[in-house]
Amino acid sequence: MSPAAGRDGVGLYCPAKINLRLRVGPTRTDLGGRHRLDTIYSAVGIWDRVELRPTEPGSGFRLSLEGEQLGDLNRRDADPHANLAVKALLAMAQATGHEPDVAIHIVKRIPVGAGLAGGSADAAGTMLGLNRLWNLGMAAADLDRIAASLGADLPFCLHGGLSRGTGFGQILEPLNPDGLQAQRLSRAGLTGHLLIGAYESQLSTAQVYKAFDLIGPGPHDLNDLQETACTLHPRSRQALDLARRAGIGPAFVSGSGPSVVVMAPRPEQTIALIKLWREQNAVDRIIEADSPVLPRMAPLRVTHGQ
Ligand SMILES: C[C@](O)(CO)[C@H](O)COP(=O)(O)OP(=O)(O)OC[C@H]1O[C@@H](n2ccc(N)nc2=O)[C@H](O)[C@@H]1O
Ligand SMILES: Nc1ncnc2c1ncn2[C@@H]1O[C@H](COP(=O)(O)OP(=O)(O)OP(=O)(O)O)[C@@H](O)[C@H]1O
Repeated sequence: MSPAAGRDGVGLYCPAKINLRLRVGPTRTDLGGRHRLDTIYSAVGIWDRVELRPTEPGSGFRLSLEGEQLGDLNRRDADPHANLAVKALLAMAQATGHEPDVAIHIVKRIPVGAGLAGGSADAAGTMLGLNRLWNLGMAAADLDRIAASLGADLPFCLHGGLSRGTGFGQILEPLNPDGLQAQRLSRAGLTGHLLIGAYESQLSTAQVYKAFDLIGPGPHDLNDLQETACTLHPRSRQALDLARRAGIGPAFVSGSGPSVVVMAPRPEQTIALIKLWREQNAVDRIIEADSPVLPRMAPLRVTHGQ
């Protein structure tokens, strides 16, 4: 990761995340009451853009958001302190003795509350950007430790690519893109071009996990949370069924949902599925992307009147 940095600030492109496999075990006290996981994370080329600029000393932080679909981030009463990117700034400031005098501007393209780790992506981008902006030179292990204190998906979002995750998701074993496991995933059709079906509505990750304890996993699902997400959000099940009946896939719910992922390696499959989903109004938004990807630098845009 080498974010673009200059005296005016730093910019990052932060990818979304899907789970190519998600096995959910029991809650554990040694995991802070969270479920034990065994998952394969894959970063997806749907990019939020995080821009960090220093503010006047002692002026504190500023947060601004841009994008068509800001979900519940757009509420007039949305508390900036609840934004995961701000939590990351405050955690990094506390850990390094810096004042959080930084303006965070986020251009959102990752659907919110979709199971795509949009918040974690922005928080990871903020951490990587601050490491550069404040010339911290922090080791990956220190960044991972701060990230794990903020959220289960955040450590993976710092690295991107393909990685196995265990513990509550914070213990990472990056997969070599040319290695056996990555080749096996590719042969199973779980890497490359994909379609995301996203929704206006959101699912709360905490509520999905709570409901999972009652509903349990589907017998053949790649994602143990899929049956729960589809029970709470039936349109996801409809979208997956359409893909399956058209013989396109693998198809699965992303993380805690409600968004769905359909691997579509061939252009004619992409065209056919988009047509099907639109005819049946099975999704609200369709995004094409590739996976896995890595976080990458964003040239800092010139802002006028700053
Ligand atoms: C569903 C996944 O996205 C799959 O990667 C993650 O497990 C969720 O990661 P996340 O959104 O970063 O989750 P967090 O914000 O850390 O946790 C939200 C809530 O999800 C539940 N949670 C999360 C992770 C985990 N291994 N077990 C859990 O039970 C907990 O109730 C927690 O309070
Ligand atoms: N920068 C952010 N971007 C998106 N959501 C954020 C952000 N900061 C805080 N949130 C809040 O986090 C909640 C979950 O949003 P997010 O997009 O991370 O969900 P998700 O993709 O389902 O996460 P996960 O896949 O990790 O479960 C939303 O209710 C949103 O208000």
